[in-house]
Amino acid sequence: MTSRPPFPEVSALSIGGFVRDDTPTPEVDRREAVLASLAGTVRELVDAAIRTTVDDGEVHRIRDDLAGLVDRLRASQLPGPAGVRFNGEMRAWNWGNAVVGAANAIAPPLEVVHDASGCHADVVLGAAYEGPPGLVHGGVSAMLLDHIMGVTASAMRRTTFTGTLTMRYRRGTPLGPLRLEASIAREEGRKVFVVASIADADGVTVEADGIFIEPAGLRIDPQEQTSA
Ligand SMILES: CCCCCCCC(=O)SCCNC(=O)CCNC(=O)[C@H](O)C(C)(C)COP(=O)(O)OP(=O)(O)OC[C@H]1O[C@@H](n2cnc3c(N)ncnc32)[C@H](O)[C@@H]1OP(=O)(O)O
Repeated sequence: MTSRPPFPEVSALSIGGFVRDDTPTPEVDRREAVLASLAGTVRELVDAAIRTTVDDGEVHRIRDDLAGLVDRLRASQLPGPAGVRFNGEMRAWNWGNAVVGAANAIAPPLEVVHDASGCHADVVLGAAYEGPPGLVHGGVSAMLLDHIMGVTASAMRRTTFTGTLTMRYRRGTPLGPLRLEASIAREEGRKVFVVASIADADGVTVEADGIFIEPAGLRIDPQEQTSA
């Protein structure tokens, strides 16, 4: 087993479940790259396991090998989920996030890009995201849209949670390369109204609109922000 100490634990400050953790940014970047490389291989494993046609005996041998690898990872674990952490430089990391978590093989992962009108992301969804034959599971579409819409609503300056999310599935979304786009339609007090879509090469397959709400306890006064 390696002698590396456990990843630094939570320090003093915690806001709304977002944990202040003063790990220096270069160390966060380094560890993130290590975990992302593991998650990438686990993602390959998931795809390979779904699509394998090797014989039963080989499946059982691979299962036993994998059980040994799980034991090695379990040798040192966080007590619960990874959570969302940030340091004094406002470098944030959410390695377990279901959509963008660097350490989470379930996450495609989505790489969200901020642009002039909101956010977009290009993603390739494979066999692990199938619902109807050859098509993306409707819940997966909703999950990815929820995330990019939440990031758009937050606009890197406030925290918002999904209040209401409405989906319109116009036609099946094929597995493969897809583009997500999201933008803010309007704002009313603590409510941010966001519209979004998923498209394949032939156009939009799913449309969504949602109300994202800045919880009262987490609201940052805009006047304080501009005068700072
Ligand atoms: C870093 C980015 C990550 C992005 C992650 C993707 C986003 C997510 O998945 S978040 C997880 C899923 N969402 C949740 O778990 C949220 C759970 N719900 C809550 O926490 C709260 O109910 C919350 C925050 C939505 C609203 O709470 P609160 O601040 O107390 O609202 P409240 O004061 O009652 O209402 C404020 C306004 O919002 C409206 N509102 C409240 N809840 C909702 C709702 N669910 N839908 C629509 N409007 C609502 C109210 O009517 C009110 O409107 P108005 O000002 O016009 O009277």
